[in-house]
Amino acid sequence: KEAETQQKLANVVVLATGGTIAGAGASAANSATYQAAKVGIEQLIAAVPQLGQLANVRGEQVMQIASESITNDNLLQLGRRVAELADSKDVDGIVITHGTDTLEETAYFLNLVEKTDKPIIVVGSMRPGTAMSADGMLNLYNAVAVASSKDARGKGVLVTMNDEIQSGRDVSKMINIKTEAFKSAWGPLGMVVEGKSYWFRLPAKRHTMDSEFDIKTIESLPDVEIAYSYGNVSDTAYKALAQSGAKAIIHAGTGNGSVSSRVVPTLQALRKDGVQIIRSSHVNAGGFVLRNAEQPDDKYDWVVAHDLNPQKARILAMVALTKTNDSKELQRMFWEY
Ligand SMILES: NC(=O)C[C@H](N)C(=O)O
Repeated sequence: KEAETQQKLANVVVLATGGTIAGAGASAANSATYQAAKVGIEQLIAAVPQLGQLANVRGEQVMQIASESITNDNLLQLGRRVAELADSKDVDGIVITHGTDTLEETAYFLNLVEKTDKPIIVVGSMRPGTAMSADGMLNLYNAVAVASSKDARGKGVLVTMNDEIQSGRDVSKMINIKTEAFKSAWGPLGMVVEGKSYWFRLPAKRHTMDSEFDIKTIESLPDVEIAYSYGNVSDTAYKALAQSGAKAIIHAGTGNGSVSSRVVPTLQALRKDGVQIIRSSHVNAGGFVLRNAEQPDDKYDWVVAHDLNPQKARILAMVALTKTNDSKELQRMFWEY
């Protein structure tokens, strides 16, 4: 009988990368003071025995780091392992445990480059497992539930935090001290409650199977950097980033991706030197940058990131630059993904 149920259950692989979901603090009262990336994947899975009722779950420790330290090489390594597993007949879904600081970047990266319709769920936690009211166990349970559900296929890379199912493209960490930390300007796709998924909407942007990008053909990622804007900003950071070899600079602009008059001539000159200039917005609840609004993008040959925040714009720019250095093509990609 047991063998029979095992056969019926989906096979889910949990790839562990570290983060607070693998964190440990000195006392149960330490919800904010702890060390991330301490606990191994076997222990994380063993802490939630109910996972066995959802799926045949096995774990793999891909890396053990706090996500603020993720590099482009880490992204490629993880992306390649996800692709190998997705190609395997006996894998039905993939969960990635991840720190929350750059979770939105990794989720968006995978959403762009994984050629599979199998569910890929990225999950983290805001409190370490040692804390009172830790959120990692339920988030992981929900991730495995969604990864093993047929309904989650073809919806792009997803994120399960705080009972919500979010699109990996849209979701962003909005606050660092609440368990209700992840939001999307356009709303969650669904909810996961007691191991069951309830869907309300679908992503409209190109992803996974419908993407022109493929992790298998990406050997390395180009250097794309972000410069932050604010009152009295100078052009020092932009110049330094270009000098250090950035192929594109994401302008993390105020408001509508606006650019200070002190910085405009520098960005014009950098573009003439071949650096791509991509205007995004760092407003808190989600930017919305339009071409030729605030700045004459057609005249300067700049690109706009539309609703992508600066860190997500960096991900798309890196992936896009592996295919083209044409600013019109880049702009097309920024509308489509
Ligand atoms: N909540 C977390 O996971 C934060 C941690 N610094 C990380 O991103 O790894």
